[in-house]
Amino acid sequence: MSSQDTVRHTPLSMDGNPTIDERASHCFGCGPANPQGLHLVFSTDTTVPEHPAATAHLQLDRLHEGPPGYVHGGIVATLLDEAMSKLNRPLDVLAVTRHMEVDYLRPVPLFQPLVLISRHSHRDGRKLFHQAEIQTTGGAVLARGKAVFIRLDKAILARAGFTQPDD
Ligand SMILES: CCCCCCCCCC(=O)SCCNC(=O)CCNC(=O)[C@H](O)C(C)(C)COP(=O)(O)OP(=O)(O)OC[C@H]1O[C@@H](n2cnc3c(N)ncnc32)[C@H](O)[C@@H]1OP(=O)(O)O
Repeated sequence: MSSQDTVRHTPLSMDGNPTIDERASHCFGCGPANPQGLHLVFSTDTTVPEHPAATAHLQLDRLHEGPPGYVHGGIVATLLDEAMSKLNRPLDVLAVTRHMEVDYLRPVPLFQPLVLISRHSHRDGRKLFHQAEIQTTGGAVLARGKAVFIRLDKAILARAGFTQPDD
């Protein structure tokens, strides 16, 4: 393992010509190879193809504590952002968050099962409008997010060093 890996958890494959999936393996939200990540696993529902949804079940501990007994607000935003990002693949686009709003409705408890749900709302050119919620297993909404994702075109991908074409 190189010093870069030790410090940044950067995949060795970044030295070569990595695919986006390889580079995403260390994503803090969902990357299986990030030892400090959240390791979120989503299922997607494309029953309504123009409004795909994504769902993850999770439970956090004191590693992600903000107020005593509750999830840190930055982690709440991370969860919502991650859930919304999972709508891009079912829509067959590569996109990143450009703008996000978070409503912190109730404190999000540690040590309790939570449900993270997102749904695609609509699209306007390269802008994708997504929504997400953190809920209790009983359906109470604890936090809600709305975001604008921007589809990455070939020029942006090339600047970032990605190798997979988007269209
Ligand atoms: C690669 C795949 C891997 C995916 C991993 C997903 C991880 C989870 C999701 C993330 O957290 S991604 C990481 C956080 N996001 C970023 O780091 C993105 C940083 N931003 C950028 O790199 C650039 O802004 C970007 C390349 C996305 C676009 O740059 P541009 O210079 O081309 O556009 P600009 O930023 O000026 O504006 C984009 C559009 O957003 C619009 N916009 C901005 N704020 C808005 C707002 N509040 N509401 C609605 N629209 C808004 C803005 O008007 C504009 O609309 P138009 O396309 O119609 O011109």
